[in-house]
Amino acid sequence: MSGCADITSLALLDLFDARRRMIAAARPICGNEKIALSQAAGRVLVDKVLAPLDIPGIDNSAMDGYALRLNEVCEDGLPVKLRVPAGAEVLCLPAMGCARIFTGAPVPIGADAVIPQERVHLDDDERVHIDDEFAKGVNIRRRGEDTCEGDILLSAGTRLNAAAIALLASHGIGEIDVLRRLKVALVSTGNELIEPGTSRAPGQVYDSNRAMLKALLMQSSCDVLDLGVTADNATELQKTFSQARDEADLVVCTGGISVGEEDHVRPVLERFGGVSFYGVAIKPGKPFTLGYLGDSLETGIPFVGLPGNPVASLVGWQLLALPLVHGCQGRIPAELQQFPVTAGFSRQGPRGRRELLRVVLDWYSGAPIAHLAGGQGSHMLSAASQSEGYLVIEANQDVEEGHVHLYCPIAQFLD
Ligand SMILES: Nc1nc2c(c(=O)[nH]1)N[C@H]1C(S)=C(S)[C@@H](COP(=O)(O)OP(=O)(O)OC[C@H]3O[C@@H](n4cnc5c(N)ncnc54)[C@H](O)[C@@H]3O)O[C@H]1N2
Ligand code: MOO
Repeated sequence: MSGCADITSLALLDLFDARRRMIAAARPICGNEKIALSQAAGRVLVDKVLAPLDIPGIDNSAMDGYALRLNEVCEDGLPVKLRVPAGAEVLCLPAMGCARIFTGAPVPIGADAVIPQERVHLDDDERVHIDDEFAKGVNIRRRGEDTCEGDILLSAGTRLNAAAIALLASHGIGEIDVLRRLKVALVSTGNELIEPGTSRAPGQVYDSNRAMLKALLMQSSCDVLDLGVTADNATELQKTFSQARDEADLVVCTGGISVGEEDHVRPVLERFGGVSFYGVAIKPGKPFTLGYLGDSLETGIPFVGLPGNPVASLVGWQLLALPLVHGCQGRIPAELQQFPVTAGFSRQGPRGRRELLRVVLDWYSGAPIAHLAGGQGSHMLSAASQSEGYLVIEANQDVEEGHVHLYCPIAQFLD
């Protein structure tokens, strides 16, 4: 028998307390590298970036049309005296004339408006007549109106998404200092586990958690140290954990974390480090564990113990492991995003834990209605693979069709 206390006899931690403890456990890793902007998607900025330039760099046109001085507009129309395509030099607008201009082209000095071509007509002498009233400055994008030299473009700890990369590129920045990748050791435990792509004997189970977690770690820009499958055996686990401790910044382990005598993760963890907390009041994901390898959580390597049941593993990763990963990556962990959504079904609620039902949203009536994405067992990946989010059912509450519950979109975990 394992010497660990039964999870059912322990007070389970509230989800939000557990998240706070995950965030508190994060220590940002040290070590930077300078990389090409083209390689920087998903990486985290070491320092804030100041704008080296004004953007736009010059006053330029927002429309294809005609640049002119509004106070020169008259019944006779204005002759076209210049043609200014994008990339042209900055010219001066001659008196009593206008410029044919194109989107992005420099507005000639003296012009105070750009009139879109569909709001003018040309007479037989090719003079431009304006069909409406226009205000000064219309359709002129002013120098520095987006960002001025010296402005903070992005702050330290920003994860570079496509828009952030475009912002840096727009300032001519071709290389950037980012934090090195977080190195995460990934371990599956279980005698029943085999590799996808091999043939399955009765009782064997394909290791889907490691495939899933590898994808999730890569999505989070981590460097994955894949330590494969370790048998349900304390000696083997001990060997794997000591390699993980020596080579990685963080350990993510799935399976073997529950209370049976075949579950060796916690006893081994307690011998080679310690358990910071065990058990969270969520369904699925109850046996989620935060521990460490080494002397303490402060000085050792954080250890995330995810349950073996695949959906429990996924939910534990998204709700609890991810804030720790983000903190170790130097990011500021985001609040959990939840908003009210109406349930389109009735169902008996969870006892003693918050339940995260895998749902899809139906938008046909205007406001979203949540429907179950399929079977809700923590071993059922089919619904998890279809679902767009979780309908969060408070402990000891039932779901009634038409009633409102909080909804937690999965898209927030992809950033
Ligand atoms: N007596 C109790 N039994 C269980 C409790 C409990 O409180 N008392 N908790 C249950 C809950 S909740 C969960 S979740 C599971 C978690 O168990 P473990 O983390 O110890 O996971 P295993 O026992 O190793 O495996 C559970 C299940 O998942 C399959 N599995 C494991 N690893 C993988 C993998 N890498 N890929 C795919 N599938 C995997 C495994 O074959 C089992 O079917 O414990 C309950 N039991
Ligand atoms: O909490 Mo377990 O994670 O229900 O399957």
